[in-house]
Amino acid sequence: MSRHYNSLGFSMAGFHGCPPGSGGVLSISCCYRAIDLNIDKLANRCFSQVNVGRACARVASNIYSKDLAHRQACTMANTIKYLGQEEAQHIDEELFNEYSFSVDQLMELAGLSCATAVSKGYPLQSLLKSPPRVLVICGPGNNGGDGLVCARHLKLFGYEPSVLYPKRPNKQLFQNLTTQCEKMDISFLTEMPEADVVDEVYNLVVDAIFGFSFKGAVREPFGDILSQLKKITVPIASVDIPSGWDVEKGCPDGIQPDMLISLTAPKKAANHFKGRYHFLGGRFVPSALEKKYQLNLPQYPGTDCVYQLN
Ligand SMILES: NC(=O)C1=CN([C@@H]2O[C@H](COP(=O)(O)OP(=O)(O)OC[C@H]3O[C@@H](n4cnc5c(N)ncnc54)[C@H](OP(=O)(O)O)[C@@H]3O)[C@@H](O)[C@H]2O)[C@@H](O)CC1
Ligand SMILES: [K+]
Repeated sequence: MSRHYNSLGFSMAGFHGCPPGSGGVLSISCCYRAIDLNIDKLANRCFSQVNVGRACARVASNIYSKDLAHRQACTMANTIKYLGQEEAQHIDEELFNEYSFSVDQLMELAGLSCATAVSKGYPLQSLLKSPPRVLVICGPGNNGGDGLVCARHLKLFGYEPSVLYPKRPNKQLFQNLTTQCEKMDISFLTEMPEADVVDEVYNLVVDAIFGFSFKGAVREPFGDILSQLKKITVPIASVDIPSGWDVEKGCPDGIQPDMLISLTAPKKAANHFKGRYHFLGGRFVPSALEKKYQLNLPQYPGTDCVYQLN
């Protein structure tokens, strides 16, 4: 029998056969066990029976992909490198200086990853409040820029984002991102709403306040904003690092996001993340750079721009 192995060495050729009279059911569990335990032995026993049909192959291969994705995610979460602050900054500089990316390019991909992760964790149909309002809070650095891009994509995905952008850098890039949002009817708030108002009006908050360049004690107006975020009950999705957390040590008393979208590679603070969803985004790392820093990034599925780590 000629065998065609996929990238994991699993024979797909054998999936044409299931035990006779099994109606597919037995063969599915047979194939599934073959996947989980001893692929060659069990699969051969299963496949040596007569050809029943391709449905079995499809179902078993679905089960296999889900199981595989889960196992890969578990393995990846253990081996992927968690970056310190300096290393994250070096990689950032190298992407711009050595690899000639522009900030706009990477920010667009980073923000798109964030909006995609949000739509996976909090699909429109799962939201409790209508319209599907999301509060996006943007800080003064590039993390804030990711937030503006994320807001724009969320709008395109059917959400109703509002942006709080209290400290705006005087740079063309951020002015452009702001204009793009305004032109897409994304409203800008003039002040941070109280925690109970956030809970009443919004389905979730995207935290794009600080990224990997955050240092020291939080300065205003962000201290007030973060203290409101500590009180809210709607989920927080943090971009790259939960804002206010030390980039390496985390912050036990800080905000506790439900989702973290690590960009490029997780930072050490992500070891302290206890929320439900940890996504990796920013699918733009050239393999030479990945090898140089031994990032051990997972294989993003298909054309996806995010990878769920847990
Ligand atoms: N290559 C990548 O991986 C990519 C990374 N990307 C993204 O960039 C992010 C890093 O961006 P970044 O370097 O601009 O830093 P970030 O943390 O957003 O802002 C720093 C500013 O915050 C402020 N500030 C600092 N400490 C403070 C404090 N205690 N209290 C109050 N304010 C404080 C201070 O501003 P200032 O007060 O000086 O005006 C400082 O300048 C990264 O996390 C990722 O999201 C993607 O866009 C693209 C690809
Ligand atoms: K953040």
